[in-house]
Amino acid sequence: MAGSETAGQGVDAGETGETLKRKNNLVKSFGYAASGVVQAGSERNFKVDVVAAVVVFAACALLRVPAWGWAAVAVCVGVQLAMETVNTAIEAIVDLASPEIHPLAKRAKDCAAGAALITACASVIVGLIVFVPALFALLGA
Ligand SMILES: Nc1ncnc2c1ncn2[C@@H]1O[C@H](COP(=O)(O)OP(=O)(O)OP(=O)(O)O)[C@@H](O)[C@H]1O
Repeated sequence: MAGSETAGQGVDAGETGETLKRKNNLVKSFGYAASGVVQAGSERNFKVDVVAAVVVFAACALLRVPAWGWAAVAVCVGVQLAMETVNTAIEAIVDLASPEIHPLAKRAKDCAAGAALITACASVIVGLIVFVPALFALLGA
């Protein structure tokens, strides 16, 4: 019953059962989300992106990229990993809905992959804007 579970150890006396339930749901939903990232992380493209992220962050440190450059790179890495995760989700939905060959299944998977390609291309442009001046600055110093 809501309200009767508030006397447990380590539980704030003001918390109702409903509040605790919401907290548990929040913890659980973070767990499911983390599990989703781990599942997407087993995909080849996600692993390639993680390696690329490590390389570009190392380059940021080596080339003494300014704070705005680190921020731009961090946004690109986050967007790309999120895109790979969404792509993995769409692939799973398509495989569930259409295990057989279908033009719409092809369209959905190709478009999902295309979205990840677009963000990857944008990341390359951002990388050029961040790293080319940083490289010249370092060589000129
Ligand atoms: N059910 C289907 N019907 C029609 N075409 C499909 C179907 N499943 C996959 N395809 C085609 O095969 C391509 C590869 O699909 P697949 O499921 O192997 O993804 P993938 O390229 O392995 O993705 P990733 O490399 O990100 O894991 C799709 O982009 C699509 O063109």
